[in-house]
Amino acid sequence: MVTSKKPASGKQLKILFVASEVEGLVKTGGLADVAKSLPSALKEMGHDVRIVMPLYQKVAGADQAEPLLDTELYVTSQPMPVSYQVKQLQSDNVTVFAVDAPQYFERPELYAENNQAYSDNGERFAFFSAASLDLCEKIGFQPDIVHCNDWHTGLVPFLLRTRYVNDAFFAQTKSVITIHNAVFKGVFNYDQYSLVPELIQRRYINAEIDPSHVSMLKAGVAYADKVNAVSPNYASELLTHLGSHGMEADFQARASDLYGIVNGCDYRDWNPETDPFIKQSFKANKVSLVRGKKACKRDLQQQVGLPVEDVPLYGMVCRLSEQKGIHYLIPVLKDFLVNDVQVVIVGTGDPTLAAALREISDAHKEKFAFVEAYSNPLAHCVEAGADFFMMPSEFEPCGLNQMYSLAYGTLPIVRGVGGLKDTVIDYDHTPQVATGFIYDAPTPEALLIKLQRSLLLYCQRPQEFKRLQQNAMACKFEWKESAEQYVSMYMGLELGRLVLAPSSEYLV
Ligand SMILES: Nc1ncnc2c1ncn2[C@@H]1O[C@H](COP(=O)(O)OP(=O)(O)O[C@H]2O[C@H](CO)[C@@H](O)[C@H](O)[C@H]2O)[C@@H](O)[C@H]1O
Repeated sequence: MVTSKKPASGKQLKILFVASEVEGLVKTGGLADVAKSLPSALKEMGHDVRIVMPLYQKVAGADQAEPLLDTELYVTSQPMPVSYQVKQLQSDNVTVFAVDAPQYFERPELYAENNQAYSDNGERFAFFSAASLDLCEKIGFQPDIVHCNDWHTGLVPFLLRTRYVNDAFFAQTKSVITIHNAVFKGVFNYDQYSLVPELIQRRYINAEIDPSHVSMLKAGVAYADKVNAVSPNYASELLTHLGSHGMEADFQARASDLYGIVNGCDYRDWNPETDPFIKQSFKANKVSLVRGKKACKRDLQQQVGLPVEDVPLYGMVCRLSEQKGIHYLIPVLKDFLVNDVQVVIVGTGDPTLAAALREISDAHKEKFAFVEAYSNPLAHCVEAGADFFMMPSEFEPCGLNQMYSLAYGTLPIVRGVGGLKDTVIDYDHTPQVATGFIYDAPTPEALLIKLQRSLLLYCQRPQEFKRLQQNAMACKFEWKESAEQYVSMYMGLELGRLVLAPSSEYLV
């Protein structure tokens, strides 16, 4: 554990990293991976980092978490304060402040049950955002940077510009919001914002989407000192009508403060040489690669109930949602299964998409396994045992699985959107340095053509296929490099933050 290293840049920053989930403690998706690895990399660089997250029932180690603070959130206009505790957890080398408010977080899930979002999510995450700042002075952590993530934390920059604008404790504090997925905007009726009366008293048009609803993400984008997307390509897409999920005006208004920083891959967790979940570890050299992948493929086939055969295997691990492009795969999956191939999909989510996949797997048991589960060990086995990994995403802010795939010599087949375009090199475009396959058209047919193309390479040019695997395994997306870019962005905030005066353009 590194605690007292001095940052190379000289100045040690105090960073409060605010996130709704953290891998290792609780995870539903890629945000959690970033919330574990980025703070850890910043800490390794010598910065003083703390994570704040909600203490959900599901958080690993929640029962043993050490109480640090027993307090109340006072809100003018509210007759009763909200009691909460802060408990201490650990994520890697970083201290976590877990906000324990049973009325909001003691529930079986994080955001939704049976595909139904909790009806008070607006109030829950408005509380979390307010508590994240409220606890700082009480605990004595005075951040230089408050780093927010996605809609759940979007009110934090807003509160710094309103509730805390004249608070000496936060006089030097700047805020950043990272956009992991702008399709989720956190839109709620004003009724849900009773803990943020600042929003209600004065209608902030930059946060509103209509006269009765506020978007927490919109608030974060408008009021953070800097905004960044999780890849350069997604940052440029956010400025367009097609790629901004309806928020192009919001992102265009912040264009001069908008950055794109690609996520890293945590090679401590995703490394075929050390992965404890896979049958046989392997390296990039040919002998090790061929033997290791063969053993891992056999193991994967056995785990998911496919015949143990030496055929090309295509994998996919994801939330079942339109974002991930399952609806492009479903119409052509049967056509693809006519070939001598196998396909494994591991995922949970949209019941309609799950039913469609179940139906295909029932009809093609010998070739297609659909595992409707959320399983980290199985995700590792798919990465290790498959030959190709499919990501036909509708949009993809960064994507992590393509990076995991590259690390395991599993060639990604991706649509050229968002971070997928920034991290995969297409075989048909630049064969010499290629690491996978990219196609553009958002259609099942375009996906099928690329799947057939990859199959031809595998069957007809096995040496070329191995060369691509080795290219892929040589790719490195180190978190250290991404963290350095984040620090440059933070450092660019040295010159005082914008003060939100009542006469400012942000007000009606
Ligand atoms: N059924 C299952 N079983 C086991 N593991 C599963 C699983 N389903 C998903 N996962 C895991 O969850 C993570 C998903 O990460 P992604 O980056 O692909 O997507 P997500 O859309 O959640 O994240 C958003 O935020 C991240 C982080 O910035 C961006 O990369 C991304 O583009 C954006 O949409 C991976 O670690 C994956 O292995």
